[in-house]
Amino acid sequence: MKLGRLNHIGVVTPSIPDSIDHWRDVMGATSICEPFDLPAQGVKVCFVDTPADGPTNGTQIELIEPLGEDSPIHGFLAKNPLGGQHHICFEVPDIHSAKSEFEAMGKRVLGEPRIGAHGTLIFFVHPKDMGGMLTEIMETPKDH
Ligand SMILES: CC[C@H](C(=O)O)C(=O)SCCNC(=O)CCNC(=O)[C@H](O)C(C)(C)COP(=O)(O)OP(=O)(O)OC[C@H]1O[C@@H](n2cnc3c(N)ncnc32)[C@H](O)[C@@H]1OP(=O)(O)O
Ligand SMILES: [Co+2]
Repeated sequence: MKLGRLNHIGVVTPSIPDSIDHWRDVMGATSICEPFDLPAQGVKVCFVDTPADGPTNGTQIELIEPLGEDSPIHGFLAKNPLGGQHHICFEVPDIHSAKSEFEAMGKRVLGEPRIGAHGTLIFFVHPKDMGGMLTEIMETPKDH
């Protein structure tokens, strides 16, 4: 595996509007996208961009709120009513070879690669196999 770009940090929230107020008024975020629904993934999503200057060349806070009864983040919110850090997402050049690499290392890949919030294929690796950190792997968007 070759560590790729940190694409985003996933942050669960009970209320995207309240979190937008926080990231704008407390944290000074200036680039906050329109929230959008991802019914196939059971979440409402809102991207908060971090500044693009400097060595980190910008990353994102991915605000996610449960959408629908079967949302995969209901359990997390039940345990953490205020929400909080949920996952971390790294980019890879090829999602299928990355999946094979994690499986070869005995890590539990959760489901098949599917289209994520950035419009490219993603998968998750179980937090218990990743030092307690739910890890999302995302294929680098072609326009990057
Ligand atoms: C895809 C759209 C968007 C994008 O970027 O493109 C997103 O990122 S959407 C993000 C939301 N979707 C997902 O998270 C899908 C993958 N997640 C899952 O399949 C589940 O959340 C899972 C399996 C990680 C956890 O399932 P569940 O919430 O039902 O909890 P369990 O009690 O089964 O969890 C077992 C064990 O893991 C601990 N846990 C759960 N969530 C996390 C977490 N986010 N970080 C760290 N640890 C986590 C949980 O506390 C349990 O530990 P235990 O010691 O056994 O109590
Ligand atoms: Co994500």
